[in-house]
Amino acid sequence: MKPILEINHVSKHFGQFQALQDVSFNVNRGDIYGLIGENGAGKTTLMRLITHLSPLKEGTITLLGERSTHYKQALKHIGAVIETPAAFKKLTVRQNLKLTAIQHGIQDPGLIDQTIDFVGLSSKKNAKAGKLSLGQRQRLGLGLALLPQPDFLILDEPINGLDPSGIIEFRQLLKRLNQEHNTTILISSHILTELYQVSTKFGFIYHGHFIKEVTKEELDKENQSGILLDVDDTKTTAQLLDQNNISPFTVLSDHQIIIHNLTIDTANLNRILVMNDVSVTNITRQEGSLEQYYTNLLHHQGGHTND
Ligand SMILES: Nc1ncnc2c1ncn2[C@@H]1O[C@H](COP(=O)(O)OP(=O)(O)OP(=O)(O)O)[C@@H](O)[C@H]1O
Repeated sequence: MKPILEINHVSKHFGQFQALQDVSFNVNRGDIYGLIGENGAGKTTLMRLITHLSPLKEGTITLLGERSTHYKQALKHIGAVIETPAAFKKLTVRQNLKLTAIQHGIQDPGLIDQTIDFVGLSSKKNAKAGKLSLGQRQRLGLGLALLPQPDFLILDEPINGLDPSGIIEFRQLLKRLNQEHNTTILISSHILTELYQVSTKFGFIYHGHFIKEVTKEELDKENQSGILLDVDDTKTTAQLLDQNNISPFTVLSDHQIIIHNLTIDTANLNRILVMNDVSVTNITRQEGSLEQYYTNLLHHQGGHTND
């Protein structure tokens, strides 16, 4: 299947300053793609080019099969929250959504209240947008972007301003959108622990260069994260893992195996091993961090982290 977004050799100059340099990557349908970079790396610039908020002069961007210079339908199928959410301050939450519904020709009035509910603003639906807190404005921005039920959602720093429970809710909301509505998401955030928890793939931008892309699985593997087993017999353990379709795993030594999958039911795994006379001295969850990965990556670029 063709990628939902294709970015090829994109550069962007602001006068003499080059904000993006020959950036190329794709976002596939179904991905939650985390875009990572320090302040000023070029993330917002790129999102503005994708959504036509800024003109593209160097390179090509193809969104939903349409070249960005000739968008006809593509923009109707995307939702974006870039920089400040675009709500009218004097209108209430509900009126703002109603206006967006009219602009998009949305007939179903139930969808407005469903969306308000979905982003957790039911108690504020009659409040003026200008009177909302920062976190509530972020939720409203997301609601406005979600109302047309987009195939592709572009979110620039959406978690900024959310309180801890808001962050957890937001994470669940993105996962639901992705899993239940098959919405593809491109998201930037400085809160890497959060980005790690939602994203399926990560792209790293450094000083306008796209320096690396990894899937979550590759990242976990490189970080050696997974379920670490200390056993007396790795050969039998490996056979049992194969027989029980538990994968992928790596034999680290005569007594250690790591399974690169943190979703394994460890109690069941322990039962399987013990029933087959493997002596298990330890089962540990070893979680790699995106921060650590990012810091190492920047170290190799000779840079530093601001995040
Ligand atoms: N309109 C503009 N005119 C001149 N320079 C600009 C303009 N917009 C962005 N830049 C510069 O381009 C670079 C990339 O900015 P951008 O906002 O894309 O970074 P970012 O990765 O989103 O950073 P942050 O994480 O701080 O939001 C920065 O150095 C910024 O100062």
